[in-house]
Amino acid sequence: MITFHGLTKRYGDRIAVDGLTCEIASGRVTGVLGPNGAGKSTTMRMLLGLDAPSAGRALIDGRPYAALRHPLREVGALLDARAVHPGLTARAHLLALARGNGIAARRVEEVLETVGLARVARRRVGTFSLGMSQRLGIAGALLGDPRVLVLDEPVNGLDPDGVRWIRRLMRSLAGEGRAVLVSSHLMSEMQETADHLIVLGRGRLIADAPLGEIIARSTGNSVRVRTPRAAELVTALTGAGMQVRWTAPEELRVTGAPIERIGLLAHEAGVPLHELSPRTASLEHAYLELTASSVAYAAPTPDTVPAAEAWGRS
Ligand SMILES: Nc1ncnc2c1ncn2[C@@H]1O[C@H](COP(=O)(O)OP(=O)(O)OP(=O)(O)O)[C@@H](O)[C@H]1O
Repeated sequence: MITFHGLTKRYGDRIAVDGLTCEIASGRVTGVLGPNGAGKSTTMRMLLGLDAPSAGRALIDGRPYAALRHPLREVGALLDARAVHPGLTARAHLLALARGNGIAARRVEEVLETVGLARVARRRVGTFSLGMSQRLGIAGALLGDPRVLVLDEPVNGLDPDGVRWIRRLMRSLAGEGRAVLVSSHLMSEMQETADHLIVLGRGRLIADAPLGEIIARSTGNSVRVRTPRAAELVTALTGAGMQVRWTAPEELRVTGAPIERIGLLAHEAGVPLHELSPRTASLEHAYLELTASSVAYAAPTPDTVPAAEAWGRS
């Protein structure tokens, strides 16, 4: 398990991580999300002893990274896949890591198989594609068979096959009871992979909840209703305080009420229904709502630029 207690990092007068307190449980994949500059990488770096906190603590199974005797056996990390000496072969790189952490050499062959690099184990890392480097980084993270895994943007550079592979790998690592902490800007990928999410904005914790709960809280959830007597139903639904939008002549999108209530009101109004179906919000929708006020580097969009400026008049 990973624990953050009031974790804080200041760079001069800028606060990169601001009093972060939360737990990353074993046995599940926890996604860490947040806009650029939210503090995700800084949090991971402090957890891995690469940066010292200004205040607070980041603990792996109750101990700071610096107190771990054989760190690779306790926590495996993928931060920067390209941070490997380009002149080394994949096998030599992993063997050096294994030796430094008291790990048997045969484990190197196992992880090379696991990540699909066994056939290129003798090639120099400098000739690897980004996707191959990511796989090598994951091999290094798995080397010590650790209980905790920290993966920063692991799907970066992977082709669709590789993305599916890493998704399955993370799910199976969590299934074995390990804590898997993963960051990604790909919302669709997170929606497929994560059980739980922590969302950061300007260094602060905005949300810490199961994926399903974060999506359920979104205003993007709605109910699609098809009926030949839509106008009558609109009157009944808006009269009950629901928000209703026409999406086609005989089709409505209703928000602000559970599906059962909509069905009941239609029944009471004597309106026949041809369809009544829930439409679940995407994680992207829920995420954009959560972080709307925390985006540090937003480009102006036509909605945020005053109309006169957008057309070059002042
Ligand atoms: N070494 C550093 N010196 C000064 N400021 C830093 C340093 N490292 C990070 N920061 C600042 O801390 C803040 C958080 O950065 P961090 O890289 O942790 O964000 P992030 O959530 O990982 O962003 P991204 O999604 O862009 O990777 C940013 O404002 C960044 O500019």
